[in-house]
Amino acid sequence: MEGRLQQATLELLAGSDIQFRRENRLDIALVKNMDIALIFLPAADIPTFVGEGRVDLGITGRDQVAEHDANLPEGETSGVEEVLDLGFGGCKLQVQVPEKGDISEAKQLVGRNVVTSFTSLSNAFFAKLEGKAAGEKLSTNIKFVGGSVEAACALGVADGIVDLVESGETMRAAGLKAIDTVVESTAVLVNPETPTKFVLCQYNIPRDQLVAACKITPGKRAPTVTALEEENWVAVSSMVEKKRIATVMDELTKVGAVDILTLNIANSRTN
Ligand SMILES: Nc1ncnc2c1ncn2[C@@H]1O[C@H](COP(=O)(O)OP(=O)(O)OP(=O)(O)O)[C@@H](O)[C@H]1O
Ligand SMILES: O=P(O)(O)OC[C@H]1O[C@H](OP(=O)(O)OP(=O)(O)O)[C@H](O)[C@@H]1O
Repeated sequence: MEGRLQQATLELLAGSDIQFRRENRLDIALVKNMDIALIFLPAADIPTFVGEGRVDLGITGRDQVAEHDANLPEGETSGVEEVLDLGFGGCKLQVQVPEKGDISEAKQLVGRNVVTSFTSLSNAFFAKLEGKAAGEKLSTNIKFVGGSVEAACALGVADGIVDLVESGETMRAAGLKAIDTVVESTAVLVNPETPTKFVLCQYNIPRDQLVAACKITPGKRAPTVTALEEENWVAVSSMVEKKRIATVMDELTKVGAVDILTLNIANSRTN
């Protein structure tokens, strides 16, 4: 967070006794009284950083999480999960049109020009109105602008816009009215969707290769080794970091492991 959400977020951190000093122009601040680092990022980038698991917790608007999700290829999950509604930063992403114009319903914008900073959500919204599947070409022309979206209608660039409304002042000053809501938003605390960084790796291996295999899969504490009903063979199960699993499987194969399986861990309490 940087702008709109910044003040309330700083108050939240102060109220949680998270003490830090942010140097001018630096995006990272080390917390003095806890073993954590704070990273200040644009609200729109937070779902990406948290989703990649590079940042453990993030504060951003629900609208930003939704925009990020709407941009993902079908079937792919965002990797971001809402943990808590923080209550502040309330606003609505709304479809707006000139107050004096002839448009009163969002479906009248189908096939016309729409300007927004939230292209993915707008695409999904109009795809639904047009009865199109995700990824199918729309007849509505949705264009991205980074700011001052509200000026687009007066400038003749758009027949309607999709933009955030908080007090409604900007919208009214631009001679616009809201005719539909795409997303209602507040600031949310998000974390990576899969808190578990590990998968369980299981394989069978000749006993004389066990030492070599255990070096590859040492586990969090130690691997579990069970005897097989076949002489000189053992079964091993061990936690492996997800991002290492492909390399680990290759290395295990090289030392003679067979029947290598990886299992997702649905939940865990390991501390
Ligand atoms: N009036 C508003 N205008 C824009 N965003 C608002 C408004 N009210 C609440 N918000 C929320 O704030 C979020 C934007 O947060 P913020 O302004 O901190 O963004 P930023 O990109 O980090 O900052 P900046 O734009 O200053 O770099 C929006 O996605 C929305 O959830
Ligand atoms: O309903 P309101 O309380 O008036 O707030 C909404 C306005 O605030 C935001 O713009 P911002 O001021 O961040 O500037 P921008 O137009 O350059 O994005 C948003 O895009 C709206 O234009």
